[in-house]
Amino acid sequence: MNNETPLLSVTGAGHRYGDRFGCRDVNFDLWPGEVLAVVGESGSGKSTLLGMLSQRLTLDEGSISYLTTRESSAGREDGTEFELLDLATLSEREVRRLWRTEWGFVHQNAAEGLRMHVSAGGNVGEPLMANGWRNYSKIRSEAEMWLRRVEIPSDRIDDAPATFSGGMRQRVQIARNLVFGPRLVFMDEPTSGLDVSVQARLLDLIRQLVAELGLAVVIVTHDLAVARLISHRTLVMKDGAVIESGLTDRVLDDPQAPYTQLLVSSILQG
Ligand SMILES: Nc1ncnc2c1ncn2[C@@H]1O[C@H](COP(=O)(O)OP(=O)(O)OP(=O)(O)O)[C@@H](O)[C@H]1O
Repeated sequence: MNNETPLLSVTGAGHRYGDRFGCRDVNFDLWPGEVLAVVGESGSGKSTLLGMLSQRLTLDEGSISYLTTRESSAGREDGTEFELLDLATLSEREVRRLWRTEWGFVHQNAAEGLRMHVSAGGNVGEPLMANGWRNYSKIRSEAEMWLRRVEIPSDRIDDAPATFSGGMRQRVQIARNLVFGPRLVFMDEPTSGLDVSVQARLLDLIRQLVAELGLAVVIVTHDLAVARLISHRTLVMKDGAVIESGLTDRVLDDPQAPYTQLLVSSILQG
């Protein structure tokens, strides 16, 4: 079932603000290990879509299913079984389980994703504790390993993100979101607001980690270069609707919708 069923399957999904839709009629499948970029101008519905997928906003029409894994109590040799969840019907407890064990969220603003006055090591160790890790020295060494992996100097482990640069904060946020081994990570403009050179290094790091860990990612960006660099497929949004989707290279090299052509050509000229 796991090889034939997408991790996330979105059908006719929409979210309404009052009597207006923030996004509507969104359809796509996301497979394990696949990176999907959601691009479009400001107000096109990217954040609404991400909010809806990640259960922060209600699903007001359509459906979203997610293929969860559970430790098997009996039966299968690899100890894992798969179950298709209808996200609209999940209990709060089940949603919390997904956030603790299978889903990560990297925010544009690190302050939303980190505890700014807790040490970097503490920020990365917390999700392990939430997953039942109790041995302090093991938690610390795992956190240290992850901070090294995201290129935080080892002498900064006991410092709080409040004292870090923007790029370092994002790297700690990434470590905090990957340390527990999620399968699906949502990213909301993770590199915007940083200097261009810092952005490039961070993107490289994200790309490397995502490939190494085989993560599925939905990344929202207004920057087509970000989509080009890290995504396999791209959805282009305008006025709350998906107006084009396909393999990223195809969408960016041979855009079919006039709006995508405009977006691509404005980058080339810009
Ligand atoms: N809380 C809200 N209440 C009412 N309307 C909203 C709200 N949030 C967003 N919208 C509307 O929904 C539409 C999509 O907005 P959304 O924020 O998803 O776009 P976006 O592509 O993420 O834009 P940006 O890149 O600026 O974040 C817009 O018309 C916006 O005005």
